[in-house]
Amino acid sequence: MSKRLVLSSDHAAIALRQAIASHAATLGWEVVDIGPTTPESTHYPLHGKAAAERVASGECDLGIILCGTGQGIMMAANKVPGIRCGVCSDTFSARMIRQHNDANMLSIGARVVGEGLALEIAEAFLAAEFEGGRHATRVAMIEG
Ligand SMILES: O=C[C@H](O)[C@H](O)[C@H](O)COP(=O)(O)O
Repeated sequence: MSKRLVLSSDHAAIALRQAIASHAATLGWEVVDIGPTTPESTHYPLHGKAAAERVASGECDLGIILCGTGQGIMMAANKVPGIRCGVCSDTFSARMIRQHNDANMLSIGARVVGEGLALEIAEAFLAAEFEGGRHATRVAMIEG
């Protein structure tokens, strides 16, 4: 059974979000793209929270969210209990937030990285698995 990935963004990242959605689908992910689809200016906290709630509820396994820098939408997502979201601009970090931090969401800045790198970042995140062990102890400490 394929795993389900939720995607969302603000207006700054629509094209890149759609490119990541297509790429994730080719990797075998069931993609739930919750928009927006039109270019009007919107508010990243709304979209970060909406995507995070899909992950926190268990409806989706992982999430990828985007805004101009990736920072604001990450902050909004991390306010939802159970969400661990990091901003990544490199593939090493994208892999490590899964392996060591059990991140369930990735945030990317569409005004920071180009499409080619963003697709590799997304792919690194989606391919990695949490390693558990000593990292599980530390992740539990984050959750309080
Ligand atoms: O962290 C916030 C994001 O980078 C937003 O995408 C950004 O602030 C939107 O800016 P603007 O309204 O100037 O497009």
